[in-house]
Amino acid sequence: MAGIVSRLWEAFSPSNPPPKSADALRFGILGAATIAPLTLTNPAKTHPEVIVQAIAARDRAKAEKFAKANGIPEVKASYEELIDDPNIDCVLIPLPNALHFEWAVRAIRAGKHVLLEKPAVSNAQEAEALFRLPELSVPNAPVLLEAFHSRFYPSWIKFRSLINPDDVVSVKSASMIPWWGTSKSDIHFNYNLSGGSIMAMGTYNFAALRMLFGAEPEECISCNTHHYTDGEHHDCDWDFHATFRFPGGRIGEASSTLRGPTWWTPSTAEVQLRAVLVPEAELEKSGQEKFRIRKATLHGIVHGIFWHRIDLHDMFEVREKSTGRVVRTWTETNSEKAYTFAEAGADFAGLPSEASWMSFRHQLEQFVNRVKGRETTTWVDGNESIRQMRMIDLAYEKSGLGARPSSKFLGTL
Ligand SMILES: NC(=O)C1=CN([C@@H]2O[C@H](COP(=O)(O)OP(=O)(O)OC[C@H]3O[C@@H](n4cnc5c(N)ncnc54)[C@H](OP(=O)(O)O)[C@@H]3O)[C@@H](O)[C@H]2O)C=CC1
Ligand SMILES: O=C1OC[C@@H](O)[C@H](O)[C@H]1O
Repeated sequence: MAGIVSRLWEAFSPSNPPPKSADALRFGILGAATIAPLTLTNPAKTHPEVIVQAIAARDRAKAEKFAKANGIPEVKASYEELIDDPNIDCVLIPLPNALHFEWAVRAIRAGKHVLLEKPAVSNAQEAEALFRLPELSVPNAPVLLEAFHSRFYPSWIKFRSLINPDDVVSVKSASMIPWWGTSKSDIHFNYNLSGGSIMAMGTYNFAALRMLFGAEPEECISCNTHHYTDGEHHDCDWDFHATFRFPGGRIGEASSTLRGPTWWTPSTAEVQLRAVLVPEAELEKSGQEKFRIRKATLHGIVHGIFWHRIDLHDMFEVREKSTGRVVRTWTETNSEKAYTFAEAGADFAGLPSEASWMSFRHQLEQFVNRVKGRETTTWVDGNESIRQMRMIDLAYEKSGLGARPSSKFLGTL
């Protein structure tokens, strides 16, 4: 508990924030969104190359309040005015999902680098149009990143390094937000803003499946939801349970709820691996072989900084080589963690990180690296974001609710 408190204390109130460098990037934020301090203003405190310069909201008073609370020097009159400001290099777009496409296109066309909240857009059609925008494939094109922060966190990166996708037999991933963490008036439950639990949380579980199988789903076999039927909330799922078939007939299961039990439980990814040969010269001399059948679980796939744990449950079998007969079995269990890359192990030891860096801070590190033309150790490229939206569409189509609607702006391109 003391570890959690000290990590979070330092994350939100860094004791020694670095001075800003002369060539720091100037960011603007479109909308005084709840998530914006977590995604940007807070991690910016410890990034010497990031200045959060401006905010725009639909209501100026709201923008001013947000600016004051978060130490932002400028308030712009509108989203347009912000993206048209030549002094702004990058924008964070934390708008409702249905507005991501339009404002990302507009910002890119205004020459801004874009950090775009997850899920990237409303559906795969929008994703293809956005990530294949001609303006993104010219020399020195703007950088566009779907803010899939959890994928930048050391424990997730370490977890993946322990799993060979070719050996994965099945994956289950679950997440939840307690009932008191959402309200029916949230953007999550507005169909015209592309709401739904699959959009809000399911996307994390879907990414876990895609990445751990190292493949795309061939089919959504089932997707059962509880959803609203009234007014603007219609067809917005507050929970879902979906199964997917991956290449080789392998099955992935994902579930989430935005109206879960009172007690929060960390999101999980549970992977069953096939038996793999563990070479042992001594055993082989006596005509035997050793196999390992691993179940690997990451508890805490979304917000690793709060708490996470990697559990490795290995069942070993010694088999007679000639007959395959099992002559001995035993199990070994082991738990690991990685709040920093140094803790993640030798392969990662050179990567910058602090225990007080949230996933958002890691994401910002790589975003700035990309904008500055430096190497990025972790990235979510546009094709990844397109594939992610395809999986979301598959689930919504199977559920009967239908993929989230495209923005009218798509028709104007
Ligand atoms: N990375 C993460 O962990 C998280 C990501 N998200 C993502 O971030 C985005 C924003 O989520 P969140 O901060 O929770 O949402 P909020 O409702 O708090 O913020 C959304 C912002 O969008 C603006 N907005 C513009 N048009 C509308 C409209 N028609 N209706 C409502 N709001 C509008 C509002 O800005 P204005 O101030 O101009 O009125 C508002 O501040 C979503 O895409 C969500 O999926 C959300 C939570 C966590
Ligand atoms: O991305 C998210 O992660 C955390 C949740 O609280 C939020 O609602 C969701 O959109």
